[in-house]
Amino acid sequence: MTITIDRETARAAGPKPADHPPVHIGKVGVLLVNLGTPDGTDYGPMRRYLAEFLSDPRVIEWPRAIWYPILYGIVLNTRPKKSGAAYAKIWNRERNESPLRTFTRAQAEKLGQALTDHGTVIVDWAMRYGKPSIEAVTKSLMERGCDRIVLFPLYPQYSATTTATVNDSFFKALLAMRFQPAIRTVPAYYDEPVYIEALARSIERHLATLDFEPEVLIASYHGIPQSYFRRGDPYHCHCRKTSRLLARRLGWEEERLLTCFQSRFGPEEWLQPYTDKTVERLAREGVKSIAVFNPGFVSDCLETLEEIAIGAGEIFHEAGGENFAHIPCLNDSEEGMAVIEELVRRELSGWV
Ligand SMILES: C=CC1=C(C)c2cc3[nH]c(cc4nc(cc5[nH]c(cc1n2)c(C)c5CCC(=O)O)C(CCC(=O)O)=C4C)c(C)c3C=C
Ligand SMILES: [Fe+2]
Ligand SMILES: [Fe+2]
Repeated sequence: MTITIDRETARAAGPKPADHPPVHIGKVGVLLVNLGTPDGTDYGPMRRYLAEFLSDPRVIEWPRAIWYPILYGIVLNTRPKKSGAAYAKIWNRERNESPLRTFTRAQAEKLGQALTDHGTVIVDWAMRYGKPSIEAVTKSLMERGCDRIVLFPLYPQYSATTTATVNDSFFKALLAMRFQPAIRTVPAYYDEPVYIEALARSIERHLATLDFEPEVLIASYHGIPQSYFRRGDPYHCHCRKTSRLLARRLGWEEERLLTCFQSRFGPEEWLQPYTDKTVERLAREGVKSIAVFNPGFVSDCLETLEEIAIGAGEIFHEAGGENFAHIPCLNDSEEGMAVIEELVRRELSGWV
């Protein structure tokens, strides 16, 4: 007779002497991580958030001796007010939190429900900057018995400024642990068929609801400084490839789908063409109808809702454009959850 023992039972702690330290094992954690978010839109929380974000050497690579006097002397005195006002326009007042936090939580909850067939899996979420922190959630997963963790930086395109800093922060939390979990990190998924298909379906679904047909569509990605690209960050290539695959899947000429970069910060030259300048140019050249979407953002956030849906729309209208639409991110939609679920199930293989 063969007796099968499931992994959880096999690895569960057996009887222990009374003075044995507690042992929590047998579960697999899935940790979804997105960029971050302030706790509120007032000066204090905005300053704390921006200070953590902008002192990350993966984000601002300038020598600390040059950057810190600028950060603490200028940026953190002026930016919190400006950014707080921008966040206030898109704040989720019902839950008193940013949309990014609302969507990330919803993604984790839906993924947890989708994975109930794996009784040993616990899904949670964290933010690289702000709360809940990667360190706190990692500790909590381990206290709940996770001795294996799948870490998912929710960025379709790899950049050292996003993916790598999530990994750094996670490994930094592990640095202090005597009993570390085993780790898998989900790689960038800019060319995964499930992701391209999800974007295509979401775009088609939203275009069908418009009362105009856009002459031009813009895929607008967050930018990075040109210098990071020249030093080897593959982000630009990942973005171009996503756009190329998407245009092919949608059956559009590449000229109808423009790839642009938004959210410049500081005096350096960033990846081009810039979204705001392109939107303005199109309107001045007589294009009357456009739609913009943000394939590089897994959830709607400040950069998509305030900068694009509101800001780019205003630029387009002021320059003579007539019809502007912003197509939402995948968020916790059916299409979006299909992407997250497929990539997580792949990384869980052999562990559950
Ligand atoms: C040098 C500065 C920055 C780099 C490099 C950068 C890269 C980068 N960022 C995202 C995604 C997001 N960024 C968001 C906000 C945001 N980004 C910067 C600066 C850099 N980003 C700042 C200062 C801010 C804060 C807001 C502001 O003051 O304007 C957000 C939104 C967060 C939210 O809560 O809504 C996202 C998401 C990517 C993908 C990326 C590189 C590929
Ligand atoms: Fe950013
Ligand atoms: Fe490239």
